[in-house]
Amino acid sequence: MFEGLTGRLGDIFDRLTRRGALSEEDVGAALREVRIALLEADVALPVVKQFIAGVKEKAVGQEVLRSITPGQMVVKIVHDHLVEMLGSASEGINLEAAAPVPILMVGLQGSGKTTSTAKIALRLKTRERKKILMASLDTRRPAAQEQLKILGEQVQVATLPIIPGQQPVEIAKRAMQMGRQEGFDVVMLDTAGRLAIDDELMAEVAAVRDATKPVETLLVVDAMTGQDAVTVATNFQDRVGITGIVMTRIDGDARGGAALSMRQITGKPIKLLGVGEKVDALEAFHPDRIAGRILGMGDVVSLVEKAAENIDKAEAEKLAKKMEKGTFDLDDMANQLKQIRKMGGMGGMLGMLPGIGKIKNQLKDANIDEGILKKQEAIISSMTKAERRNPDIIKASRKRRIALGSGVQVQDVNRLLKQFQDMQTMMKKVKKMGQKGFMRQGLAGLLPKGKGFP
Ligand SMILES: Nc1nc2c(ncn2[C@@H]2O[C@H](COP(=O)(O)OP(=O)(O)OP(=O)(O)O)[C@@H](O)[C@H]2O)c(=O)[nH]1
Repeated sequence: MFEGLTGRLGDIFDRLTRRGALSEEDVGAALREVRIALLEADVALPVVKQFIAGVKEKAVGQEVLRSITPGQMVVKIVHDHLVEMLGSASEGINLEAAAPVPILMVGLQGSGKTTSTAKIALRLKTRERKKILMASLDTRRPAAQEQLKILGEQVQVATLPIIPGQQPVEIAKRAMQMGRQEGFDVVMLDTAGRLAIDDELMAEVAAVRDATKPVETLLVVDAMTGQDAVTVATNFQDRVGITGIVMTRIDGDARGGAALSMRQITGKPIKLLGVGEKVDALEAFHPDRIAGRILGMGDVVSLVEKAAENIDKAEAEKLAKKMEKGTFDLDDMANQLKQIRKMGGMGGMLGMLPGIGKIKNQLKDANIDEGILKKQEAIISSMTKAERRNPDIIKASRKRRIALGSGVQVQDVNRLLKQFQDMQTMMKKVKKMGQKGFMRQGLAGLLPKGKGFP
């Protein structure tokens, strides 16, 4: 559903993340484009305005972590704001009440109400081991009650026996009674829909609500109807009161704006998403995952989070000093290896960057993976303290012992010592050039030319 928006935002952030340093103007220009992208995705204007203002406020004057670019930081801020707009935490169905817990399903005709009722029943049955009773209160559309009965058979969930001629409130009461008598945990009440909102529909739903006191009143809306879905939700919220939203047909090509505006405008959470016609095509709504999907930035966001979590600033400072003094030893190297492993290894770290798939495969070929990192750590820990400080003293017989002790081949030990030597040579260079000079030249050497680094 979010493809269009994802593509637009991807382009904007691609340009942004390639810059080494960002001015307020850069952020401003990028946010103007984000604003257009959101509007084109059919997000309601007041929501867009509030969103942009919030991001701007956070982005200006934000401290940028050492290991990431300002552009990546902005992506993270936009992401966090999206999550906030979508409702922060994922909210499940509330079953906190004495059994049988009544759940009222409401919405317009054709929104996917009946299908969603069966989907939710199946989910509660299999995931929460609940005993569910479903009842159709739709006395207007011929065969509506029959449709629920067939779905019930399909998902193997009980349905209330149909008594022709009975009215919605009576059916609801009968369902609750059967629920109590036969020990059901949950009673799902599928109300009738209309083509549009009308007073009669609202009065009927309100009467059922008053007769059953539902713990959840879930509004089913069709994502394909865009901003209309938000209007429908506002209406139901004002006139009957809802506790959550089930958005269906997100497997279609809706532009996503409705999902983005829903929480902000109605104040009610989207709880579930319908992702297809099959009875198991239902997903929990996770704001963080949806935001990630919308931004489609590989996973710049978790890269930033991991960088913040794992890179200990003080540790980095200490290491830099050691580099300058030339006292970097194998213990320090082991620490470095651990840091890399904590971030999910080279593969994990690189996999989080957009467009890095190809390079990752090359690295795999070059055998830089987590196994190697672990092996190297094991080799170092098989050495004595004196050896770790000065590996020059390690003779051939000790190398064999170390290899044996860490379960590797002698050539692995040799490779590690060679790497260490290379690092020391690099340190000497750093010392000579001064750290800043090295950083500049080192990065320039690593990065493809003309990518906007200063
Ligand atoms: N692709 C897709 N189709 C869905 C989804 N949810 C429901 N449908 C389909 O939408 C159609 C209408 O669904 P119903 O459950 O009958 O709709 P309703 O809201 O109960 O309609 P009324 O009973 O007339 O009020 C059916 O063909 C469903 O299979 C979904 O998430 N994705």
